[in-house]
Amino acid sequence: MSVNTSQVAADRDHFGARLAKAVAERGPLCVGIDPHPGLLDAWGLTRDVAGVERFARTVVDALAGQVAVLKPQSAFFERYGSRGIAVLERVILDARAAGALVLNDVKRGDIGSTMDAYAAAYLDPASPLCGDAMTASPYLGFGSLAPLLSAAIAHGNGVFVLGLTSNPEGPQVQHAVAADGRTVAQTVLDAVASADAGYLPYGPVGVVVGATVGETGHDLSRVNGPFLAPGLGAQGATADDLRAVFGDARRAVLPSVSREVLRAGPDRASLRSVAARAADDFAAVLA
Ligand SMILES: O=c1ccn([C@@H]2O[C@H](COP(=O)(O)O)[C@@H](O)[C@H]2O)c(=O)[nH]1
Repeated sequence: MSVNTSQVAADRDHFGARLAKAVAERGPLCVGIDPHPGLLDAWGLTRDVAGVERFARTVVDALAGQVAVLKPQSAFFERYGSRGIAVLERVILDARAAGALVLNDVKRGDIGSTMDAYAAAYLDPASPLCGDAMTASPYLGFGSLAPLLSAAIAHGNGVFVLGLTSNPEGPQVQHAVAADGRTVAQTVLDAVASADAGYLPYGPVGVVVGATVGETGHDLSRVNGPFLAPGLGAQGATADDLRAVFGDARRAVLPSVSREVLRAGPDRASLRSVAARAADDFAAVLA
C-alpha cells in the first residue's frame, strides 16, 4: 500500500522511535485502563461515570510516571456517553503529561472516507482524543487504513493493526486462506511489513498478536513494527508464551496487561509494584 511519507512530523521522532525510547527507559509494559464493573466493585467504587473517573485517574496517578504505555480501553468510557468521553480526554492528557505514551484502544475500521475522520479524532494533535497511537481493524481491507497510516506518519503517531487477536474466535477469520494461498492474518502481517520498510529501530505501524495464539506458523520475521501482545494474565497467557509465539521477533514485543495489574488496586503502591514485577518478568523473556 502507498502512504504519503512526505509530511513526516519534523518536530519529533516517529512513533517507532518514541516507543523504543520509552521501553528502553521504563521497561516493556503496556497497562490497559479497563474499568470493568467488577473491578469498580472490587475497588469500592460506584458503577457509574464517577467510579470510572476515580478508577482511571488512580491508574494514571500510580502508573503514568512508571510504565512505557497506558492503553485506555475506549469502550468502558464510551458506555457513559459524553461524560465518559470527557473522562477519557482527561486520562489521555494527564497520562501523556506524566510521561507515558497513550495507546487508544478503539479498534476502528471503516471505509476510507470515514477513516479520515477517525484519523482526525485519534491521531491529530488538534483533537482532545489524540494519543500517541490507536488500534485499528484491517478487516475492511488493509488499504482502507491508508488515512490512519498517513495521519500517524504526519503527526509522529502510531497505529496498531489487528493481526492475530487473543480471543478464541479470531482464527475463524484470521486463519482463513486468501486467494493467493496466504492466510488473512499473513496478508495483514505482510502489509504492515511493507508500511514499515526502512524505519529504525522499527516503524510506526504495529500489529496486534495475542500472547495466547500459540505457534500458528505465521511468518512474523518481516514485520518491522512493534507487536502489541495482549492476552497475558486474565486471558491465560504467561511471559513464557511470548517466547513461543514471537520467537526471534520478540525484541519488538510490547506485552499488554489490563486486569492482572488492575486487580492490585486501588492501592497505588500495589499497582506500581505489580506493574514493576510484570515489566521485569517480560524484560527477562524478551531480552
Ligand atoms: O487481540 C486483542 C486485542 C485487544 N485486546 C484488548 O486488550 C485488553 C486485554 O485485557 P485483559 O484484562 O488483560 O485481558 C482489553 O482491553 C482488550 O479489549 C485483547 O484482549 N486482545
